[in-house]
Amino acid sequence: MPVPKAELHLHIEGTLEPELAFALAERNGVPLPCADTAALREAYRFSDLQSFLDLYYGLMAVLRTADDFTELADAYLARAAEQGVRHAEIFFDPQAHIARGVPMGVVVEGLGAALDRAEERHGVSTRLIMCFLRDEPAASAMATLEAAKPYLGRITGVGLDSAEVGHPPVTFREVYEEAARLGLRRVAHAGEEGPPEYVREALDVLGVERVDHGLRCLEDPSLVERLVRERVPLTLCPLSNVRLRAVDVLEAHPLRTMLDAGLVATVNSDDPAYFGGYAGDNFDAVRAALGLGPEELRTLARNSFLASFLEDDEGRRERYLAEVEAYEFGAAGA
Ligand SMILES: Nc1ncnc2[nH]cnc12
Ligand SMILES: [Zn+2]
Repeated sequence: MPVPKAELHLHIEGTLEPELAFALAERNGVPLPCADTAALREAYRFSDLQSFLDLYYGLMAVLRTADDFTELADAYLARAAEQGVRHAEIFFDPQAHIARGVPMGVVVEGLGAALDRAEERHGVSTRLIMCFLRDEPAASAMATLEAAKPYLGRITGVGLDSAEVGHPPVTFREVYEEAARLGLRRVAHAGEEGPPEYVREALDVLGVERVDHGLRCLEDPSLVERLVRERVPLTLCPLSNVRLRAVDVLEAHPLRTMLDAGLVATVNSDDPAYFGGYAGDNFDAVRAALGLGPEELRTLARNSFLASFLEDDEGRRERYLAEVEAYEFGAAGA
Protein backbone atom coordinates (compact mmCIF):
# COMPACT_ATOMS: atom_id res chain seq x y z
CA MET A 1 0.00 0.00 0.00
CA PRO A 2 1.35 3.46 -0.88
CA VAL A 3 2.04 6.01 1.86
CA PRO A 4 -1.18 7.62 3.23
CA LYS A 5 -1.58 11.11 1.87
CA ALA A 6 -4.05 13.97 1.44
CA GLU A 7 -4.70 15.42 -1.98
CA LEU A 8 -5.21 19.17 -1.70
CA HIS A 9 -4.97 20.36 -5.31
CA LEU A 10 -7.26 18.42 -7.60
CA HIS A 11 -9.72 19.80 -10.15
CA ILE A 12 -12.50 17.25 -10.44
CA GLU A 13 -13.08 18.26 -14.08
CA GLY A 14 -9.42 17.41 -14.67
CA THR A 15 -10.07 13.79 -13.71
CA LEU A 16 -12.22 13.23 -16.82
CA GLU A 17 -10.46 10.32 -18.51
CA PRO A 18 -10.94 9.95 -22.30
CA GLU A 19 -12.95 6.72 -21.86
CA LEU A 20 -15.48 8.39 -19.55
CA ALA A 21 -15.56 11.48 -21.81
CA PHE A 22 -16.59 9.30 -24.77
CA ALA A 23 -19.14 7.36 -22.72
CA LEU A 24 -20.76 10.57 -21.46
CA ALA A 25 -20.61 12.16 -24.92
CA GLU A 26 -22.60 9.26 -26.32
CA ARG A 27 -25.05 9.17 -23.44
CA ASN A 28 -25.72 12.92 -23.65
CA GLY A 29 -25.52 13.29 -27.44
CA VAL A 30 -22.61 15.73 -27.23
CA PRO A 31 -20.21 15.78 -30.20
CA LEU A 32 -16.46 15.53 -29.44
CA PRO A 33 -13.71 17.01 -31.64
CA CYS A 34 -11.77 13.69 -31.77
CA ALA A 35 -12.69 10.37 -33.33
CA ASP A 36 -11.59 8.14 -30.44
CA THR A 37 -9.78 8.02 -27.10
CA ALA A 38 -6.38 7.56 -28.77
CA ALA A 39 -6.89 10.70 -30.88
CA LEU A 40 -7.98 12.59 -27.78
CA ARG A 41 -4.86 11.51 -25.87
CA GLU A 42 -2.81 12.69 -28.85
CA ALA A 43 -4.24 16.17 -28.30
CA TYR A 44 -2.75 16.25 -24.78
CA ARG A 45 0.40 18.10 -25.81
CA PHE A 46 0.39 21.47 -24.16
CA SER A 47 2.64 24.48 -24.64
CA ASP A 48 1.41 26.39 -21.59
CA LEU A 49 -1.54 26.74 -19.20
CA GLN A 50 -3.87 28.34 -21.78
CA SER A 51 -3.37 25.57 -24.35
CA PHE A 52 -4.47 23.08 -21.70
CA LEU A 53 -7.40 25.18 -20.49
CA ASP A 54 -8.82 25.37 -24.04
CA LEU A 55 -9.13 21.58 -24.18
CA TYR A 56 -10.18 21.25 -20.51
CA TYR A 57 -13.13 23.65 -20.88
CA GLY A 58 -14.10 22.12 -24.25
CA LEU A 59 -14.24 18.56 -22.97
CA MET A 60 -16.42 19.55 -20.00
CA ALA A 61 -19.34 19.84 -22.42
CA VAL A 62 -20.00 16.12 -21.88
CA LEU A 63 -20.88 16.71 -18.19
CA ARG A 64 -24.59 17.50 -18.11
CA THR A 65 -26.50 15.71 -15.36
CA ALA A 66 -26.02 15.22 -11.62
CA ASP A 67 -25.30 11.53 -12.35
CA ASP A 68 -22.46 12.54 -14.68
CA PHE A 69 -20.81 14.47 -11.87
CA THR A 70 -21.40 11.61 -9.43
CA GLU A 71 -19.79 9.15 -11.83
CA LEU A 72 -16.83 11.47 -12.43
CA ALA A 73 -16.16 11.96 -8.71
CA ASP A 74 -16.68 8.29 -7.89
CA ALA A 75 -14.13 7.25 -10.55
CA TYR A 76 -11.61 9.76 -9.16
CA LEU A 77 -12.10 8.61 -5.56
CA ALA A 78 -11.57 4.96 -6.54
CA ARG A 79 -8.30 5.75 -8.32
CA ALA A 80 -7.11 8.11 -5.60
CA ALA A 81 -7.79 5.52 -2.88
CA GLU A 82 -5.70 2.95 -4.78
CA GLN A 83 -2.81 5.42 -4.64
CA GLY A 84 -2.96 5.99 -0.89
CA VAL A 85 -5.16 9.10 -0.80
CA ARG A 86 -7.01 9.06 2.53
CA HIS A 87 -8.37 12.60 2.32
CA ALA A 88 -9.19 14.71 -0.76
CA GLU A 89 -10.03 18.42 -0.94
CA ILE A 90 -11.64 18.66 -4.34
CA PHE A 91 -11.88 21.78 -6.54
CA PHE A 92 -14.72 22.38 -8.95
CA ASP A 93 -15.36 25.20 -11.45
CA PRO A 94 -19.07 26.13 -11.24
CA GLN A 95 -18.83 29.05 -13.69
CA ALA A 96 -17.66 26.71 -16.44
CA HIS A 97 -20.83 24.65 -15.94
CA ILE A 98 -23.32 27.46 -15.31
CA ALA A 99 -22.17 29.10 -18.58
CA ARG A 100 -23.23 25.89 -20.40
CA GLY A 101 -26.64 25.85 -18.75
CA VAL A 102 -25.78 23.36 -16.00
CA PRO A 103 -26.90 24.94 -12.72
CA MET A 104 -24.93 25.08 -9.47
CA GLY A 105 -27.39 22.69 -7.79
CA VAL A 106 -26.84 19.94 -10.38
CA VAL A 107 -23.07 20.17 -9.98
CA VAL A 108 -23.00 20.31 -6.17
CA GLU A 109 -25.68 17.65 -5.65
CA GLY A 110 -23.99 15.38 -8.20
CA LEU A 111 -20.54 15.71 -6.66
CA GLY A 112 -22.05 15.58 -3.18
CA ALA A 113 -23.69 12.21 -3.84
CA ALA A 114 -20.27 10.69 -4.57
CA LEU A 115 -18.63 12.47 -1.63
CA ASP A 116 -21.35 11.31 0.77
CA ARG A 117 -20.41 7.68 0.22
CA ALA A 118 -16.66 8.20 -0.33
CA GLU A 119 -15.74 7.19 3.19
CA GLU A 120 -17.76 4.00 3.09
CA ARG A 121 -16.90 3.02 -0.50
CA HIS A 122 -13.32 4.18 -0.81
CA GLY A 123 -12.12 4.99 2.71
CA VAL A 124 -11.50 8.60 1.68
CA SER A 125 -12.67 11.66 3.64
CA THR A 126 -13.43 14.68 1.49
CA ARG A 127 -14.00 18.42 1.29
CA LEU A 128 -15.32 20.50 -1.61
CA ILE A 129 -13.71 23.78 -2.68
CA MET A 130 -15.48 26.02 -5.18
CA CYS A 131 -13.11 27.86 -7.53
CA PHE A 132 -13.71 31.18 -9.26
CA LEU A 133 -12.41 31.66 -12.79
CA ARG A 134 -9.97 34.58 -12.61
CA ASP A 135 -10.30 35.33 -16.33
CA GLU A 136 -13.99 36.11 -15.77
CA PRO A 137 -15.04 39.41 -14.11
CA ALA A 138 -15.22 39.72 -10.32
CA ALA A 139 -18.98 40.36 -10.64
CA SER A 140 -19.40 36.87 -12.11
CA ALA A 141 -17.46 35.39 -9.18
CA MET A 142 -19.68 37.31 -6.75
CA ALA A 143 -22.83 36.04 -8.51
CA THR A 144 -21.42 32.51 -8.29
CA LEU A 145 -20.84 32.90 -4.56
CA GLU A 146 -24.44 34.08 -4.25
CA ALA A 147 -25.67 31.06 -6.24
CA ALA A 148 -23.71 28.79 -3.89
CA LYS A 149 -25.42 30.07 -0.74
CA PRO A 150 -28.06 27.29 -0.60
CA TYR A 151 -25.23 24.72 -0.79
CA LEU A 152 -22.74 26.12 1.72
CA GLY A 153 -23.29 23.12 3.97
CA ARG A 154 -21.43 21.10 1.36
CA ILE A 155 -18.73 23.65 0.50
CA THR A 156 -15.69 24.14 2.74
CA GLY A 157 -13.86 26.86 0.88
CA VAL A 158 -13.20 28.95 -2.19
CA GLY A 159 -10.30 28.98 -4.64
CA LEU A 160 -9.17 30.92 -7.68
CA ASP A 161 -8.04 29.26 -10.91
CA SER A 162 -7.86 29.48 -14.72
CA ALA A 163 -5.57 31.77 -16.78
CA GLU A 164 -3.29 33.51 -14.29
CA VAL A 165 -1.14 36.10 -16.04
CA GLY A 166 -2.94 39.44 -16.34
CA HIS A 167 -5.53 38.40 -13.74
CA PRO A 168 -4.10 39.39 -10.34
CA PRO A 169 -5.68 38.26 -7.07
CA VAL A 170 -6.55 41.86 -6.06
CA THR A 171 -9.43 41.82 -8.58
CA PHE A 172 -11.25 39.40 -6.26
CA ARG A 173 -10.80 41.29 -2.97
CA GLU A 174 -14.52 41.81 -2.30
CA VAL A 175 -15.45 38.27 -3.32
CA TYR A 176 -12.95 36.82 -0.85
CA GLU A 177 -14.10 39.25 1.86
CA GLU A 178 -17.64 37.96 1.38
CA ALA A 179 -16.42 34.34 1.37
CA ALA A 180 -14.65 34.99 4.68
CA ARG A 181 -17.84 36.51 6.14
CA LEU A 182 -19.65 33.33 5.13
CA GLY A 183 -17.12 31.28 7.07
CA LEU A 184 -15.46 29.74 4.02
CA ARG A 185 -11.78 28.74 3.95
CA ARG A 186 -9.68 30.49 1.31
CA VAL A 187 -7.04 29.26 -1.14
CA ALA A 188 -5.91 30.56 -4.55
CA HIS A 189 -3.69 29.53 -7.44
CA ALA A 190 -0.74 31.92 -7.52
CA GLY A 191 2.79 31.75 -8.89
CA GLU A 192 2.07 28.95 -11.37
CA GLU A 193 2.74 31.18 -14.39
CA GLY A 194 2.20 34.50 -12.60
CA PRO A 195 4.86 36.51 -10.72
CA PRO A 196 5.76 36.31 -7.00
CA GLU A 197 3.75 39.50 -6.49
CA TYR A 198 0.55 37.48 -7.11
CA VAL A 199 1.54 35.15 -4.27
CA ARG A 200 1.94 38.14 -1.93
CA GLU A 201 -1.40 39.55 -3.04
CA ALA A 202 -3.14 36.22 -2.49
CA LEU A 203 -1.84 36.28 1.10
CA ASP A 204 -2.29 39.98 1.87
CA VAL A 205 -5.45 40.85 -0.05
CA LEU A 206 -7.36 37.55 -0.29
CA GLY A 207 -6.21 36.15 3.06
CA VAL A 208 -5.50 32.69 1.68
CA GLU A 209 -4.41 29.91 4.03
CA ARG A 210 -2.69 27.87 1.31
CA VAL A 211 -1.17 28.78 -2.03
CA ASP A 212 -1.90 26.52 -4.99
CA HIS A 213 1.35 25.96 -6.93
CA GLY A 214 3.33 28.97 -5.64
CA LEU A 215 6.28 27.78 -7.72
CA ARG A 216 7.51 31.24 -8.68
CA CYS A 217 7.88 32.32 -5.03
CA LEU A 218 11.46 31.09 -5.45
CA GLU A 219 12.24 34.22 -7.47
CA ASP A 220 11.74 36.33 -4.34
CA PRO A 221 13.86 35.28 -1.32
CA SER A 222 11.99 37.55 1.11
CA LEU A 223 8.70 35.93 0.05
CA VAL A 224 10.19 32.47 0.59
CA GLU A 225 11.33 33.58 4.05
CA ARG A 226 7.80 34.74 4.85
CA LEU A 227 6.15 31.54 3.57
CA VAL A 228 8.55 29.51 5.71
CA ARG A 229 8.06 31.72 8.80
CA GLU A 230 4.27 31.72 8.52
CA ARG A 231 4.19 28.05 7.52
CA VAL A 232 1.98 28.71 4.51
CA PRO A 233 1.51 25.42 2.66
CA LEU A 234 2.14 25.22 -1.09
CA THR A 235 0.18 22.65 -3.09
CA LEU A 236 2.69 21.66 -5.77
CA CYS A 237 1.79 19.58 -8.82
CA PRO A 238 5.03 18.27 -10.36
CA LEU A 239 3.67 16.37 -13.37
CA SER A 240 1.41 19.32 -14.20
CA ASN A 241 4.40 21.67 -14.08
CA VAL A 242 6.22 19.57 -16.67
CA ARG A 243 3.20 19.17 -18.99
CA LEU A 244 2.40 22.90 -18.87
CA ARG A 245 6.09 23.80 -19.24
CA ALA A 246 6.49 25.62 -15.95
CA VAL A 247 9.60 23.43 -15.58
CA ASP A 248 11.51 21.82 -18.46
CA VAL A 249 11.87 18.32 -17.06
CA LEU A 250 10.95 16.68 -13.78
CA GLU A 251 14.63 16.37 -12.83
CA ALA A 252 14.72 20.20 -12.80
CA HIS A 253 11.70 20.55 -10.52
CA PRO A 254 12.54 22.71 -7.46
CA LEU A 255 10.62 20.51 -4.98
CA ARG A 256 13.75 19.40 -3.13
CA THR A 257 15.05 23.00 -3.00
CA MET A 258 11.71 24.01 -1.53
CA LEU A 259 11.80 21.29 1.13
CA ASP A 260 15.39 22.20 1.98
CA ALA A 261 14.35 25.84 2.36
CA GLY A 262 11.77 24.77 4.96
CA LEU A 263 8.70 25.44 2.83
CA VAL A 264 5.58 23.42 3.70
CA ALA A 265 5.46 21.70 0.30
CA THR A 266 2.83 19.14 -0.67
CA VAL A 267 2.56 16.96 -3.80
CA ASN A 268 -0.71 16.77 -5.73
CA SER A 269 -2.03 15.89 -9.17
CA ASP A 270 -3.93 19.02 -10.41
CA ASP A 271 -5.62 17.49 -13.50
CA PRO A 272 -4.50 13.86 -13.48
CA ALA A 273 -6.38 12.72 -16.60
CA TYR A 274 -4.47 15.30 -18.62
CA PHE A 275 -1.05 15.34 -16.98
CA GLY A 276 -0.15 11.69 -16.77
CA GLY A 277 -0.83 10.70 -13.20
CA TYR A 278 -2.75 10.72 -9.94
CA ALA A 279 -1.38 11.63 -6.50
CA GLY A 280 0.65 8.45 -5.98
CA ASP A 281 2.02 8.71 -9.52
CA ASN A 282 3.24 12.22 -8.69
CA PHE A 283 4.93 10.92 -5.52
CA ASP A 284 6.57 8.09 -7.49
CA ALA A 285 7.69 10.44 -10.26
CA VAL A 286 9.42 12.92 -7.94
CA ARG A 287 10.88 10.10 -5.90
CA ALA A 288 12.54 8.72 -9.03
CA ALA A 289 13.45 12.00 -10.73
CA LEU A 290 14.77 13.82 -7.65
CA GLY A 291 16.01 10.80 -5.72
CA LEU A 292 13.87 11.61 -2.69
CA GLY A 293 14.47 9.41 0.33
CA PRO A 294 11.96 7.96 2.83
CA GLU A 295 12.18 10.92 5.21
CA GLU A 296 11.52 13.46 2.43
CA LEU A 297 8.54 11.40 1.25
CA ARG A 298 7.31 11.16 4.85
CA THR A 299 7.61 14.94 5.19
CA LEU A 300 5.52 15.41 2.04
CA ALA A 301 2.85 13.03 3.32
CA ARG A 302 2.88 14.63 6.79
CA ASN A 303 2.65 18.12 5.25
CA SER A 304 -0.39 17.08 3.22
CA PHE A 305 -2.40 16.31 6.36
CA LEU A 306 -1.05 19.31 8.29
CA ALA A 307 -2.08 21.59 5.40
CA SER A 308 -5.56 20.06 5.09
CA PHE A 309 -8.80 21.59 6.33
CA LEU A 310 -9.42 18.58 8.58
CA GLU A 311 -9.22 20.23 11.99
CA ASP A 312 -12.96 20.20 12.55
CA ASP A 313 -13.07 16.45 12.11
CA GLU A 314 -12.93 14.44 15.38
CA GLY A 315 -9.30 13.39 15.49
CA ARG A 316 -9.07 12.27 11.88
CA ARG A 317 -6.01 14.35 11.14
CA GLU A 318 -4.17 12.85 14.12
CA ARG A 319 -5.09 9.32 13.01
CA TYR A 320 -3.82 9.96 9.49
CA LEU A 321 -0.62 11.54 10.82
CA ALA A 322 0.00 8.51 13.02
CA GLU A 323 -0.36 6.29 9.94
CA VAL A 324 2.23 8.41 8.13
CA GLU A 325 4.72 8.11 11.01
CA ALA A 326 4.23 4.32 11.17
CA TYR A 327 4.56 3.81 7.40
CA GLU A 328 7.51 1.75 6.21
CA PHE A 329 8.81 2.80 2.80
CA GLY A 330 9.89 -0.03 0.57
CA ALA A 331 11.26 -0.08 -2.95
CA ALA A 332 7.74 0.04 -4.42
CA GLY A 333 5.36 2.91 -5.03
CA ALA A 334 4.92 5.85 -2.71
N1 LIG B 1 -3.27 24.06 -13.28
C1 LIG B 1 -4.29 24.90 -13.35
N2 LIG B 1 -4.05 26.22 -13.23
C2 LIG B 1 -5.06 27.09 -13.30
N3 LIG B 1 -6.33 26.74 -13.51
C3 LIG B 1 -6.60 25.45 -13.65
N4 LIG B 1 -7.78 24.82 -13.86
C4 LIG B 1 -7.53 23.50 -13.92
N5 LIG B 1 -6.22 23.28 -13.76
C5 LIG B 1 -5.62 24.48 -13.58
ZN1 LIG C 1 -4.76 23.72 -10.36
